[in-house]
Amino acid sequence: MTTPFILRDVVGEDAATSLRVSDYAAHILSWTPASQHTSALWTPNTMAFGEGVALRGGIPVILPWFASGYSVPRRENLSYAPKHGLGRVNFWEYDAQSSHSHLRYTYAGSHEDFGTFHADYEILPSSDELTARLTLHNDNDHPVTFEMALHTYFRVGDVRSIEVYGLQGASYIDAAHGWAEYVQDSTTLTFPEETDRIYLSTADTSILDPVLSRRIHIHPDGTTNTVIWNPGEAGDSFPDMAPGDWRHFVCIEASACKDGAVSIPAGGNHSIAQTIRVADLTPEHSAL
Ligand SMILES: O=P(O)(O)OC[C@H]1O[C@H](O)[C@H](O)[C@@H](O)[C@@H]1O
Repeated sequence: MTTPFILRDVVGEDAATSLRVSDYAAHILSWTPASQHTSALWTPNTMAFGEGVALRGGIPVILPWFASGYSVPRRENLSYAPKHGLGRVNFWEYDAQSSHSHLRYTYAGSHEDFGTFHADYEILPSSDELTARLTLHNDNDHPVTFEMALHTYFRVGDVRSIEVYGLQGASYIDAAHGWAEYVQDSTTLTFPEETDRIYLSTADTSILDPVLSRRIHIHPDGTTNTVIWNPGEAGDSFPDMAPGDWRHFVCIEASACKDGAVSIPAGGNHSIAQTIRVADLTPEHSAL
């Protein structure tokens, strides 16, 4: 028997806030706060649900490895599959005690290199803020190094017109340019081409979006780095996106990946979280 692909539509007490979550992958697909007409998150117009299929858009939950995995002692990328780990391609268990303002999921996994582990995922929507908190538990009798991330796809009017604030002075590893290390001198990050960077930063960031006339504020917690990604025109060749879709999102990911992977002691746990707020752009809001 195959497991049904359940989508949960949650409307806030204010009747104006809405959230959609898939039990498959505990994947938040949309969140529209009371002040907005469109979701703060981007998903493709058409999504194919299938066991083992990684959903694009929304907030993919990444564990126990990021991308194809990484060896901290050897400082090199590995070749685990599926890309971005097991949590993104499995059903999670929905806690029936969840409420419209506090949804809970759990997932238990195992892997020859990570042993046994389990994760709790809490989703806390309010009328003006969304917090997603992922806690990973090491169920082994020895410490294990894990990667984890909330790989959020933010909806933007046109990625080529946005500015991302909060990263000035931060060093980053540029995966789109040979994994070289740089320091961001400028106040803002813009997206004239493919961008794929791991910032060694745990600072708040914000997206200034002149097309949708709003600012999205992003607060990470428990992270060791921040991944920022948009494929640029290469996105036109992605099979699960329509031509031009890449213009309408930017990923700003609350992460603990690569050299920022976390060593969790036997029986211990580690949490990362991301809190999102959206505000309309007004003259008063135009400065950070
Ligand atoms: O296509 P996805 O599985 O959503 O991942 C897309 C992207 O995720 C991360 O941010 C990586 O840094 C990118 O290298 C990767 O291509």
